[in-house]
Amino acid sequence: MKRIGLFFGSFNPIHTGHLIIANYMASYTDLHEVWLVVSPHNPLKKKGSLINMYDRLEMVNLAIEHAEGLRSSSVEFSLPQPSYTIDTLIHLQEKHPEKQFVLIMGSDNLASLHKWKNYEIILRDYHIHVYPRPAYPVPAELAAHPSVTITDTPLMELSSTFIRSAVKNGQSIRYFVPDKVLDFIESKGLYLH
Ligand SMILES: Nc1ncnc2c1ncn2[C@@H]1O[C@H](COP(=O)(O)OP(=O)(O)OP(=O)(O)O)[C@@H](O)[C@H]1O
Ligand SMILES: O=C(O)c1ccc[n+]([C@@H]2O[C@H](COP(=O)([O-])O)[C@@H](O)[C@H]2O)c1
Repeated sequence: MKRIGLFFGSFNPIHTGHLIIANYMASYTDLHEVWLVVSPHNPLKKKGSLINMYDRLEMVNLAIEHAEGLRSSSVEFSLPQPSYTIDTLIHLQEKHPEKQFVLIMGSDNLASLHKWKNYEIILRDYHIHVYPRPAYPVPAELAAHPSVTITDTPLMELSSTFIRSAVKNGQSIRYFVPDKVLDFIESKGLYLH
């Protein structure tokens, strides 16, 4: 059975930090593929600076164009919003009964998992690959949970918030995002306001 890692995110925009995680998970773990699932709207975030989902998806596609084992997914575009992960997981499992889906998550998201819709069902029915982020220790009871595997992923402390603010301030974001993503942001004048 093919094991697919689902890396959910707003990707507003995708950056090198995301890509390092996705590629590590696809190449150094038991996962066969990683799908970057673009979420139209995270239920715990305000829409504020969120640009439209099609531009975010396009940037993900540009970023992973030639990457082996990485795919984008727009499955949440046609599901109700905000985007509840459990609903997407159930939808994907029905659509692809031959695949086994595994969640990929940073320890920052794990720390707020108790606020997610039906998080007990997520933990009961799905495996989660967690990469530790320095400022967010993995809660002890979750580290010991049979559904949780802590990975040793190299990290780069970079965020989409930092990138949006740099663009707004006229600062360079070269190397923080792939060149094609940089060209896309510049050509469409994204994140200027
Ligand atoms: N530099 C990074 N290293 C590891 N994980 C990251 C990094 N940046 C984001 N992530 C994780 O990637 C997933 C998707 O992230 P998201 O699209 O929210 O990016 P972000 O940079 O955290 O965005 P924002 O700054 O807008 O909140 C989340 O699980 C988030 O924890
Ligand atoms: O299902 C939930 O209740 C839930 C609560 C918070 C976040 N999520 C999902 O977690 C993913 C990470 O979001 P983000 O904005 O940090 O990239 C994104 O796909 C959200 O839809 C899901």
